[in-house]
Amino acid sequence: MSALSALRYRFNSLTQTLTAINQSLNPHTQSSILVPISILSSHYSSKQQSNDRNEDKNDVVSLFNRDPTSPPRLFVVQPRLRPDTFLQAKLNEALCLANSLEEQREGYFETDFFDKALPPHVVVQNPILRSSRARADTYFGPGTVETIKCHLYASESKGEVDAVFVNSILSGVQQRNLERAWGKPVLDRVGLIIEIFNAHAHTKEAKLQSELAALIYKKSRLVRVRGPDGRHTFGTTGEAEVVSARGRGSGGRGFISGAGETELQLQRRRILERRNHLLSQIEEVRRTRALQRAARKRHGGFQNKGLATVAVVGYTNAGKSTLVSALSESELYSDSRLFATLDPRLKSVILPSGRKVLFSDTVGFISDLPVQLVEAFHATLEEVVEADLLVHVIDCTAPNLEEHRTTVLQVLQQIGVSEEKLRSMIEVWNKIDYEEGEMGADDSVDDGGASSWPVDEDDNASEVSSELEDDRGNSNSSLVMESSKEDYEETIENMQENYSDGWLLSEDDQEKVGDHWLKSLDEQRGETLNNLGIELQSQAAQHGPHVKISAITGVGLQELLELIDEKLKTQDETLKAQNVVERGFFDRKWRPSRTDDAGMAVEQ
Ligand SMILES: Nc1nc2c(ncn2[C@@H]2O[C@H](COP(=O)(O)OP(=O)(O)OP(=O)(O)O)[C@@H](O)[C@H]2O)c(=O)[nH]1
Ligand SMILES: [Mg+2]
Repeated sequence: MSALSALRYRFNSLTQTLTAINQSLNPHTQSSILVPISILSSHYSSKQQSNDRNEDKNDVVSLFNRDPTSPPRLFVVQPRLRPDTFLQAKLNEALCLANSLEEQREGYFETDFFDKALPPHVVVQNPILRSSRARADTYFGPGTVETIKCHLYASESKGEVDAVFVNSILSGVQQRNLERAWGKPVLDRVGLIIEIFNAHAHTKEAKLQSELAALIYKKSRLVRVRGPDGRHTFGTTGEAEVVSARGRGSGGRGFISGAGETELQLQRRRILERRNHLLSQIEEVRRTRALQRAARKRHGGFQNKGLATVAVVGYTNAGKSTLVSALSESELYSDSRLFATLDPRLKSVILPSGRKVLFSDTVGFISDLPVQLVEAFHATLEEVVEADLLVHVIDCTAPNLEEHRTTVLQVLQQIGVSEEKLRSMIEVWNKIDYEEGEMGADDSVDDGGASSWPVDEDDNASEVSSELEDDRGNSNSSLVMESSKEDYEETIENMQENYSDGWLLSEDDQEKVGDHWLKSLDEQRGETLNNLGIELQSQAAQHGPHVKISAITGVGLQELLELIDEKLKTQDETLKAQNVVERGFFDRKWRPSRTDDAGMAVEQ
C-alpha cells in the first residue's frame, strides 16, 4: 500500500504539469529533429550535438540524432507484465527513464523533475507472455506494431514525439525494422540508459566511460541486412555498401585485398580506433584512482591504519547521494532523475567512536543494467570493489523492492565484490518518511488495483489507466483485443518463470546477454556468489532491514553510524587476528628446525 501511494504521489506531481510542458515545446526545434535516423545508420555523427562537447565526441556519443539543447520527447511503449503491480512499477520506471534523458545546462537541469509532464505512453501485448518468444524481425507481432503506430501518430499530431522508447531489449534488426515501421528513431532500454549516462556525464571520467559504453553498444548494433532491392544495405536509409579506398590493393589479404573497405568495416574500424583511444585514457583514470586509494590506505585514519572507505551502493534513485550528504553535512548533487550521480564522490564522516571514515557515493544500478556500462564503468566501480564496507540503500517505497535488492546484489557479484564483503554489507531502508507521512494520508490506494494508478488529467496518460481496467474486464480497446484468453489464465507463478531478473528478454536475447556475461565473468566464482546472493536474500527476508532511515528527515542516521562503527571495529579485530595467525604460520614455515640444522651440519 505504501509503495503504491508513493507512486501515486510522484506521478500526480508529474502529470499536473503535462499541459505546461507541452505548451513549452518549440515546433521549430521539433521539426528539425523528427527525422528518423537509426542508431544503425552510418550517419551516426550528430551535427546538432551540444557545443559543450568537443567535435570529436560529437561524432560518436548520441545514439540518435537529437537536439541536446532541449530534452527529447519520447513515446514510451511498455510491454505488458504481470502482476499489475509489477507492470505499474516497470511502467513507472520507464516513464522516469524517459523523463531523465536531459542534458544539464551550466550544472543544472532546466526543469524540476516533478514539474515535468508524463511522457505519452502505451501498454501493449507482450510477445513473450503470449508465445514465450518475440518475433525475430519486429519483436512485437504485426497487430501490436500497427496499434503502436496509431497511438504514436495520435501523440504526434499533438506535436509530442521525437523518438520511441520500447522498454525492453531489442536486437539491432528488430530496432531497425521498428524504426522503418514507425518512421521514428527507436531506443530500447539499453540504448536509453546509455543515452542518459551520456547526457548526465559532465566530469571527464564519466564522459569517457559513458562514451565507451555507447561505442560498445553501437558496435554490437552494426548489422548488415538485405535491402528491398536484394542488395546488402547498411543503415536505415538503405545505402549500398560503400567502399573506402583503405585496403585497396595494399596490405590486405585474400578477398579483402583490393576490394577496399565496406561501410560496415569502415564503421567498425572507426569505432575500434575511438575505443582504443578511450580505453587508454580510462586506464589513466584507473591508475590515478588506484594511487589515490593506496595513499588513503597509508595515511591518516584510525590509529594510523589508514582511512576506511564505506561505499554507498543501491538502485538508482534510492537516495544514496542524499544519505551521504546528510551524514557528511555536505551538499552532493541529488535529483529525482535516474542516474543523477555518475562519478564516485568521497566525503569524510566522523563516526560515534570518533573514527574518521570516507563515504563514497557512486553510480546507481538498475535492472538490466547494460553490460556495456558495467564494462565501461570499471574504473568507477572499482571504488565499490575496494571499499572496506558496503552500505546498500534501498528505497522502501519501491513496489518492486525485492527486485531492486536482487539487481543490486547481482551487479555487486558481477563486478567482483568479495563474498565476505557481501556478507558484512549493511542494508538500509531509506525514505521511511513516505510511510509515515504521505502513505497514511490516502486510503484510496488500498484497493491494490487499477485505481491505485495515478489519475491523469492528460489523455495520453489516462490511456494506460483504462487499459489496466480493461485488462480485468471486457474492453473494446484494440490493445486488449490482442490478448488471448489463455493470457489471463496464466498464473503469476508461471509468468515468473518467464521473467529474467524481473525483466523480459526474448530467448535469443537471453542467450546473447548470457554469453556476454559469461565472457566477462569468472564462471565458478559466479556460481558460488549466486548461491550467496540467494542466501543473502533469504537472510534479509527473514531478518528485515538492518536499519530504517530517512535521509531527508535524519531519522535512523545515528543508528546507522553506530552500526558502521561496530562493523568496522569487528573487521579490524578479525584482520588483527588473521595477521597474528599468519605471522605464526610464516615463522614456523621459514625458521629451520633444530633437527634440520643438525642434518645440514652433518651434510656439510
Ligand atoms: N521522501 C524522501 N525522499 C528522499 C529521501 N532520500 C532521498 N529522497 C529523494 O529521492 C530522490 C533521489 O535521491 P538521490 O539522493 O539523488 O538518489 P540516488 O540514489 O543518489 O540516485 P542516483 O544518483 O540517480 O542513482 C531525490 O528526489 C531525493 O530528494 C528520503 O529519505 N525521503
Ligand atoms: Mg546519486
